[in-house]
Amino acid sequence: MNRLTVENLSVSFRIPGAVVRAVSEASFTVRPGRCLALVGESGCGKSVLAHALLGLLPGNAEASGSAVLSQSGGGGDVELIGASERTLAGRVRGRAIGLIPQSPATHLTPVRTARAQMQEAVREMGRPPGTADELAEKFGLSPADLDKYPHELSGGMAQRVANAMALAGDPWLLLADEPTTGLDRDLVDRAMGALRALCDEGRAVLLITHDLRAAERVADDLAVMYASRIVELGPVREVLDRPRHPYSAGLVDAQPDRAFVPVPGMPPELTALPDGCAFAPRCGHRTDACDVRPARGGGDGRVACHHPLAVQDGVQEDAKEDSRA
Ligand SMILES: Nc1ncnc2c1ncn2[C@@H]1O[C@H](COP(=O)(O)OP(=O)(O)OP(=O)(O)O)[C@@H](O)[C@H]1O
Ligand code: NI
Repeated sequence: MNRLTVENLSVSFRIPGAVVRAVSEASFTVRPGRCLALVGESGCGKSVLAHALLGLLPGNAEASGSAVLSQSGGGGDVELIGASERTLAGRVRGRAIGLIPQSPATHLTPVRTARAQMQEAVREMGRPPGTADELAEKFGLSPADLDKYPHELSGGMAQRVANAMALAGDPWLLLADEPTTGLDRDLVDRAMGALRALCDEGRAVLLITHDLRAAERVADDLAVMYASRIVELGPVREVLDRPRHPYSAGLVDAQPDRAFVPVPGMPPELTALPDGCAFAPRCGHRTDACDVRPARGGGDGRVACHHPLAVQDGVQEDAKEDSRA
């Protein structure tokens, strides 16, 4: 079966006089039929992680670790980190991994109709011309819609064109980085429904968002990222209902439909990450142990914390035990 396995993926940027640690030792897998949502505050490294997978990092970036696309059915295995542009362009982008862009309207070329752009995308992927019509139909786009120029499309329509184009090369994995930026609630819900449908037809989805409600709607698994690191990863209901990392708990509590209380303080600069837990300065459970960086442990490999919140008889308590760091 197809699978994306990311292990200890780190990305840093060299800038004058400093190093930005944008992604630290990320590990997760994405499988067909499942949606993994990666959530976290602005600037925590979500997009950089996505760009690393697509080989789209700028020249001042350095990536280490591994991200392997294991592919049955002739695709073969591909190590994405350090892959050549030839491999990435010829075998990965659009073919194995489809990209659902952040703002479809601006992603489309303004001077050509939706049809022309869809047909070109299909042609580039070496698929029969009729594929464009099939994809249009799949996403409920009429021939009249396809005759429109991007500025004539509504936000929802542009979204559907973008989804259709992402499928031009029939990728088994879809990567959506903030696909609902600027959309109202109704359109967000519809876009999430479309993503879920893609999952249910057997594609894998990696959704990047800071919209916890959207993640809840579509994802099977949730990875919570804080200051470049995935601090908690687990089934979406477990993470949202029984968060074990104090930051995840804070993020959940910050939601309008929950306590609506923001986590006090600010995240650290990624140029000056502490040796220990990056959340410790904001954490109400801090102990001396937190000066040592916690690996993801907590018994089930789910949470990177020296004193994960425990669930006992439905009540969360401070477990006061070190994770298997
Ligand atoms: N080319 C670059 N050179 C130096 N630093 C960079 C570069 N690109 C990104 N960064 C830094 O990497 C960090 C992570 O950025 P990233 O775009 O991944 O955040 P994000 O989690 O996607 O945020 P948002 O939710 O706002 O999209 C930020 O501190 C950003 O300033
Ligand atoms: Ni981003």
